[in-house]
Amino acid sequence: MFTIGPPRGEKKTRTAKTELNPRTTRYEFLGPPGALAICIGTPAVMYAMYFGCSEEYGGCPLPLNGYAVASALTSWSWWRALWDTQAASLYLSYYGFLVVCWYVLPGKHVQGLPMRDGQVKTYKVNAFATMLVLFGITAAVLWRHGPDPFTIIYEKWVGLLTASTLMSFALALGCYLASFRDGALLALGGNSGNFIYDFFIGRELNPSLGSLDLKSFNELRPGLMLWAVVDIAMACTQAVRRGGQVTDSMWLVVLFQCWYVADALFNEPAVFTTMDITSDGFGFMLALAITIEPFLYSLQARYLVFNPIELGPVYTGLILAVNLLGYYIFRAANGEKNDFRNGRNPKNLQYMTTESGRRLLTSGWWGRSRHPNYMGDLLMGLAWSLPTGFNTPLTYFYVIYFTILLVHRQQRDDEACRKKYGKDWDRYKTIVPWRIIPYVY
Ligand SMILES: NC(=O)C1=CN([C@@H]2O[C@H](COP(=O)(O)OP(=O)(O)OC[C@H]3O[C@@H](n4cnc5c(N)ncnc54)[C@H](OP(=O)(O)O)[C@@H]3O)[C@@H](O)[C@H]2O)C=CC1
Ligand SMILES: CC(C)=CCC[C@@H](C)[C@H]1CC=C2C3=C(CC[C@@]21C)[C@@]1(C)CC[C@H](O)C(C)(C)[C@@H]1CC3
Repeated sequence: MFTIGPPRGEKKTRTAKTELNPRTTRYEFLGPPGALAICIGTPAVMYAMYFGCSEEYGGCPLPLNGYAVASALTSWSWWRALWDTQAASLYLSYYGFLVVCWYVLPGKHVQGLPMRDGQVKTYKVNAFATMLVLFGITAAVLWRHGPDPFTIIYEKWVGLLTASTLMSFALALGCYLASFRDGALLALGGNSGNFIYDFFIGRELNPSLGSLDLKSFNELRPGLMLWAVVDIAMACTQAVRRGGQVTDSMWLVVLFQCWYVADALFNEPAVFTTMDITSDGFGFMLALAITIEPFLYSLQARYLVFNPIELGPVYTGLILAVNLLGYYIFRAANGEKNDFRNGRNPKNLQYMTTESGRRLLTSGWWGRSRHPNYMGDLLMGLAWSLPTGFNTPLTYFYVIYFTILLVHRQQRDDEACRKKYGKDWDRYKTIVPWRIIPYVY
């Protein structure tokens, strides 16, 4: 008798493989066309934010001149100017330095959540130590040579942006290709079989090089740390132009954002339980973090280089208050959940027990809305834009983009929790009806 198909043993292996790595049947982000649009659109937005808001190209915002844009896009010399070998070498050295720091600096080893194949990943926690070394080097250069060497970041912005974008692309493509090896655990949402979609969402769940976990490394380190360094460099550039003076608005932006970065790196283990790490793959979407964070999130600081603004004590105080309130909500909410998920309940908060045995907080910050931490994050985002005044909407880009990102993220999380908790989640939603901001959304 003949059978059609692979030999018996092979069939078993194939079944086991598809059981562990089932095909993705539902698309997010409007499927492959949406993924392609974001893959092209995000880098395009980052360049547009530079060319549209830059003293060299006529201020901020640059009046849209369709003819000028078309002639730039069709000229080879314009494309050629996006590449800068010196900037690329600088960027690569920075990235290499972070990998070396991860390797040589001591750090606790922390276990992540169990994955669906039962394995548990171990992460080396030394992001904060790496930041201290980087800030130490920055302080030493400032001390020895003053602010002048840092102006290179402002001057070589486009070259650095290109180098970082290519790095994001290379990381995502490398991980996509490596995900076809035997034994790779794929992300449930990134195995559709469509190249564009899987490349964007991330096909492999936790790609690593030896014991270096590429996803958490890239989500936290190269982007966030460079963001802080870029901000400091913008303050230095302003100081060089103004005879050593830095405006109060620049101080605010740099302090707020460096604090946010330091906080994220200090709380490194908290990232191992976010949906990016536990359920999303590592694709172009997350790899873009290494570029978005330093080159898009720092727009306000770059704007203040060529539009120095003095706020005075009243506005400075008000903006400081908005940021502090945002930070307080962000930290208190994340702290309550982290404590609770680690078996502690120091504030004696109320909770409900679900059929799965897992519990959900129903009082404290998590009783006010289903994502109180997003509300705090958004308030901080607003405080980072306010120091730029109201001369241009472009410096408010971060708040708008971030609102869209968090609303979408809240919807994805809601769906995931509905799957996890079933009708208990609906019950939780009747107890806590607001999604992010109580009485608003
Ligand atoms: N600056 C930036 O660009 C960005 C910042 N962020 C920030 O990252 C942080 C992490 O965000 P994110 O991972 O999206 O989500 P959250 O930290 O909000 O975590 C969501 C998870 O919390 C658990 N949870 C939900 N409700 C409750 C409850 N009532 N009690 C206990 N646990 C609950 C659920 O997981 P389970 O039940 O399985 O534990 C749910 O999946 C946020 O502070 C956000 O602001 C996020 C995106 C971008
Ligand atoms: C569509 C598209 C291209 C999306 C890219 C989104 C990413 C830039 C963000 C997704 C989740 C993020 C988080 C942080 C930064 C931005 C990205 C990568 C984060 C590291 C910022 C600092 C916080 O304290 C955090 C650690 C909680 C946070 C985690 C999520």
